[in-house]
Amino acid sequence: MTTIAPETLQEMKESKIEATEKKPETLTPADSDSEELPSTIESMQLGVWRLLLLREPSFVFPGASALSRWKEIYAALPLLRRFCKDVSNLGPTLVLVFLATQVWSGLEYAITLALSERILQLIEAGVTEKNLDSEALLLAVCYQIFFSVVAATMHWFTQIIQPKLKTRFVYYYEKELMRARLRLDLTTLQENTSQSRATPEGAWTTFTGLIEFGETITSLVSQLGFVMQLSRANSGGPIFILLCLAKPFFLTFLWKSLWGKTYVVYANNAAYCRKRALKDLAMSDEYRGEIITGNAGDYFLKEYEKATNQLGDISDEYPESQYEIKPTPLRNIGYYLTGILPMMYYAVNSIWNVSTMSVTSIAILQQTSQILRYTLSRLVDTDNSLYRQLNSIKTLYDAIDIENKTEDGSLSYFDLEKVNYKGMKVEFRDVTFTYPNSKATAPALSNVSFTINSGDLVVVVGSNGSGKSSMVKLLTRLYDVSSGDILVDGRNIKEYRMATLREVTAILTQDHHLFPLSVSENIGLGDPACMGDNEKILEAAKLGGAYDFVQKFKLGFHTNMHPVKTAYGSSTVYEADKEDPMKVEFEKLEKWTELSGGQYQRLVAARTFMRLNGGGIKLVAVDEPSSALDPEGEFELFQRLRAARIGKTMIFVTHRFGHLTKHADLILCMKDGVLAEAGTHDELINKEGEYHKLYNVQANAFTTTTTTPIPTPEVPLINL
Ligand SMILES: Nc1ncnc2c1ncn2[C@@H]1O[C@H](COP(=O)(O)OP(=O)(O)OP(=O)(O)O)[C@@H](O)[C@H]1O
Repeated sequence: MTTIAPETLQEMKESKIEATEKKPETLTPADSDSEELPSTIESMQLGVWRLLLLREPSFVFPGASALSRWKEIYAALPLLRRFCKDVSNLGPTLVLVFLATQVWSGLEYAITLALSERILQLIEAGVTEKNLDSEALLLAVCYQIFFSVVAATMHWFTQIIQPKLKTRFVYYYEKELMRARLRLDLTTLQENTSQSRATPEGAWTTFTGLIEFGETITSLVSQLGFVMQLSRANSGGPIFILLCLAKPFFLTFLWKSLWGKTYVVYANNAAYCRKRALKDLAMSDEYRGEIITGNAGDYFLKEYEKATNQLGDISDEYPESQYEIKPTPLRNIGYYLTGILPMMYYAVNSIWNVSTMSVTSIAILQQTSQILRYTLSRLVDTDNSLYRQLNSIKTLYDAIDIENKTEDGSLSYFDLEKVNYKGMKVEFRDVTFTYPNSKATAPALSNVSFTINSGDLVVVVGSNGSGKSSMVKLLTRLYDVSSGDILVDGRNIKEYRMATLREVTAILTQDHHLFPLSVSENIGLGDPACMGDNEKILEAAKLGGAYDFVQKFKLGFHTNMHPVKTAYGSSTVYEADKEDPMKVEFEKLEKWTELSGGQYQRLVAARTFMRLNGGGIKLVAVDEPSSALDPEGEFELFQRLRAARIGKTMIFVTHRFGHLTKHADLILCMKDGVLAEAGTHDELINKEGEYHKLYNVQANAFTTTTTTPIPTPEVPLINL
């Protein structure tokens, strides 16, 4: 039994009193609201939401946004050229046909209108002048039929070609992004955001966005051409065009919406946030256990009611729709009136100019005005997004061309003048290391110096966060030192080509993961060259302690524990009872094989044994890989690792070092990023310092037999 020292009790008492006296620190939404915003951002309250909106000039001509950014657009042109070249390489014919369909799509409206106008004119002339030109009408109808067949065929082509092109496009960029990602070091990955923003689907959206821009321009030019030609024959062409523009202009400049704007929205209403938290916790399965055992259901319901009452009529409607609501109907009236302007113009015009007006022309112009309005609105939208498209091309190629921050060396480990048969020699010389982007005030390692001789077995001990794992990360060049040097076999670690260094290093850490692949691949990847060697895989599985439980899986070593989830069903399947046959089938699909934490670690260990058995390993670094293993499993794992020791330097980072330290040639004892002590077990025990303390804590856990009763705490229990 353990006893609590009186000093500890006093500390507990003081900390409890302090805790009751301290005012609870809360971050209310008001705290963040009251922070001053930069002048480029405006804020407004929409129901329960606070909207932060990037200010934009209040009046911009269509196309002006592109012009104002011409510099950036000009700078992006080489990338645009590269993008076009890459896309055309996916299949020049396919791309050309796709482009042709899009140009056609841009011309389609104008041609439809022209053909309809021709037929209606001929009919109108026939009716009013009683002299129908039937030959011309027949020809016009034939044109119309021919055009319809071509249009239908073009649409069919688009349906066939687009998915093909998209598949090639997405696979190409997916592969390029994967290639870039797979060669990326951790420092670059953590510092770079374009990597996560660039996606092949996003690239496709960019491509279709650019095509749409071209298509809209084609549409606009052809429709304007048609209207000009039509209205020249009638009166008031330019005025008519201006009136057609009224509605899109109104929509763009007076109909404020959040579409295409840069904004952030968050709920700053405390009652609403509480209501949502209470709803989420009641509806989620995650908290069921605590709610049932804590008998907390009624409390949550009452609190929910309280929050709802407090909220009253304050709207939680999407801020995007709240933003569009105005206090008066004036804007809606303006919207409707600008829509009928072209028609009103012709109505008024016909009073003075009856003879020059053709009913057909009016009808066609009316139809054209609507199409033109639609095209203009699209142009305004695509113009705004054009800059974004160019930007996303930049993001895409930034991600593909990304350079690693960690510079590779040129020396092959295998070209060393003297190959070290006993194992790798490692020296840390005054190493200080801070993680890139770290918010910590102190470095993870400070002025650490030590030497590990070839073939040594080293145990690294120390409390949580003392820098043990960081040392291993530096050794594998996942990161580079901030200052100081690491020497490997007498040469600076940075001189070596990383790939060759990693070839002779085997790492087993607490961070290792299983891949969504078969068990045999997961083990075989320890030595990819021997992936097909089943005997080696089985041997590694046995050494890692995974063989027995894998054998019990239905598919044994072929089991994919985490298959990619692709299955989904109609809503009726999700809503169905558990016994529903379709639901039963659905649940069976792509089911993950659950592993215990220890089984997981055994599989990861098997991968390391696969690597060790591959030969040529000079350094083994084992970082706390056994936290979930039972004591026997852990003991066996370390035994087997030690058995593979010949010709290798071995570094063990562990909290449970009792059975290891007696085999250690060197123990490094870390404390707060500093090497507190270094030496053998006996030396450090005799020193009676940090290691002695840590060792005793472990030893006492098993040997303390005192039956001294725990004294009653002096701290009074606080009634809450
Ligand atoms: N990826 C990271 N980014 C920023 N800081 C980190 C990162 N990993 C670790 N640290 C910080 O570096 C310090 C040393 O961490 P490290 O993981 O090396 O300690 P450790 O001794 O291995 O701890 P443990 O025994 O808990 O595994 C800690 O303060 C930790 O918060």
